[in-house]
Amino acid sequence: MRYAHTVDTVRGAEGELMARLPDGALMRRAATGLARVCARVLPRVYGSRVVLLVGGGDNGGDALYAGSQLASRGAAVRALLVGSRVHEGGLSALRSAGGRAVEVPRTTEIPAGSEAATEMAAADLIVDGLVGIGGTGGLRGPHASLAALAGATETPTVAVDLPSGIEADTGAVEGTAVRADVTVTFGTHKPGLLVSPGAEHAGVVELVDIGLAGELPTARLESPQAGDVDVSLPRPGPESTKYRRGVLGMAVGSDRYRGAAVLAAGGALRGGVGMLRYAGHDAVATEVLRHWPEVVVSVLDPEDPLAGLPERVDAWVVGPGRGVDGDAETELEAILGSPLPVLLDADAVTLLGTRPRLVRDREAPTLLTPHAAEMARLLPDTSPREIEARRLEYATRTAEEYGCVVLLKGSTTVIAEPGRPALADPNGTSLLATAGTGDVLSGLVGSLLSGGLAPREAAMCGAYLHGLAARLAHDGGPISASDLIGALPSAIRALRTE
Ligand SMILES: NC(=O)C1=CN([C@@H]2O[C@H](COP(=O)(O)OP(=O)(O)OC[C@H]3O[C@@H](n4cnc5c(N)ncnc54)[C@H](O)[C@@H]3O)[C@@H](O)[C@H]2O)[C@@H](O)CC1
Ligand SMILES: Nc1ncnc2c1ncn2[C@@H]1O[C@H](COP(=O)(O)OP(=O)(O)O)[C@@H](O)[C@H]1O
Ligand SMILES: [K+]
Repeated sequence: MRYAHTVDTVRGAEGELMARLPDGALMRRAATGLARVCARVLPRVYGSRVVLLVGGGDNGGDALYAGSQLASRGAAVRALLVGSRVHEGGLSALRSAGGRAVEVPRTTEIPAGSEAATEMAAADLIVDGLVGIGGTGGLRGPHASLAALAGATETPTVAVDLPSGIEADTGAVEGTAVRADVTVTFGTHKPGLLVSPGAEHAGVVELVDIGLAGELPTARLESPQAGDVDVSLPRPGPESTKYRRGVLGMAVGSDRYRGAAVLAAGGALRGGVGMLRYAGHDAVATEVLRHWPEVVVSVLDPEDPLAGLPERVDAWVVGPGRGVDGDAETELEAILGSPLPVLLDADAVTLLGTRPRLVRDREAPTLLTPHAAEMARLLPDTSPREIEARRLEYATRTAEEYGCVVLLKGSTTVIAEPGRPALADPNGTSLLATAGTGDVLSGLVGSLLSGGLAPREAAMCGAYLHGLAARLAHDGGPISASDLIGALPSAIRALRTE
């Protein structure tokens, strides 16, 4: 697991630690770790050209001290100072080691042809020490200007603690932000490094241990790794039977949207369900059977659809392609009335927007898996764009307002449960941005729910395997939702070698 803590928590923990250490010890640890990573990014340190972007806070201080270490190993280091002040200790260390520093005009836009821009383009490395966890709002003035100019170069960029311009606690990016190839973060990850759009600015994230671990409370956000999924994933044992492995009920697809049912069934079957009981009208049920003869099908009577719903199941998946008409609503109500774990996706989420009590009053485990537009129907004062800009915040808010677990789909899949650290899936890939992959996810996560996992863990394992399967299915060209189903067994197998 990777753990991420908020700015307030990091500051509190740093305060505790600093009280026991000599002055400047933490910054020395941070800068040494930073310099070590910079040295790895450079083809060789001696003779290389390094430009430091230095803001007025301790983030700039880290950059200056790291720059001084590179300068003493023979790099030509030049610091561009943009703050209204500068970390004096860092500046004199840089100068003593032979580095140079120039002040960038603070009030004007820095032009593309300026000396600063030319130096950045010609450098072997840019170190972004504009702002760290002390940043507030979007980058302003010369900071924004330098970040944009750095982004226009091909020069490899290492961000100090976090790419300047991303919001540490959320990953939101308001305006210009540095795009780093590597981010060297100190003590613990920051949520914004793990959640898009911030995550896309961070590149490869390297954690430098500054001795903070013992001071840190529970994380705000966790990011599962292969081993976390591997230990949580239910696997058949000697005493397994199809019933013990878990029976999943599926109320998915319709005569109009038959593919949704076929894809969700595929996700459940390749996800390791013990038995899949599918319920639907004749035409869609026939289609499911044609693709997957191992499914046990209940054909629903259009006159009395509730009568045909299977009873002996361990969990339910409801919604994808099911429709939002009166029958779909009655069915959803009946399924939510059971004491079983239920996953609501797509149309079921839309229906919930007008009947929130169906989930708010429910005690049994409930998991919602909306994309941003579906989530916006659950939060009437919000737009999909706002949700995508602040995924962690809105996933958390939805989970709290509805009193259940929420998996928000999209560029970074975020899973939230009231009172627990949120989870950010590390495996997201835009290969998944194709119709039907969400249906596969609902079946896959449903199979894990029926296998006994709690919704948060089922969502975590499902999202991870989903992204991994997409990567494994990819051989250079696009992939389809059907390819994803085919790659799920390899993804499960690959967990042990990841
Ligand atoms: N506190 C500690 O013990 C440690 C802190 N460290 C470093 O210290 C950093 C935090 O330092 P600070 O608290 O000084 O804060 P920062 O250096 O992150 O930012 C503060 C400075 O940025 C300016 N600023 C803030 N938002 C801005 C914006 N949107 N546009 C332009 N300028 C903006 C402020 O006016 C101020 O000058 C960490 O990110 C980390 O790099 C490390 O050295 C490890 C130890
Ligand atoms: N840009 C993206 N980057 C990463 N994953 C994405 C992206 N766009 C979509 N996805 C993933 O693809 C799946 C799409 O699901 P969904 O929107 O429900 O589609 P559908 O209803 O067509 O199946 C989700 O798992 C989502 O997280
Ligand atoms: K930075």
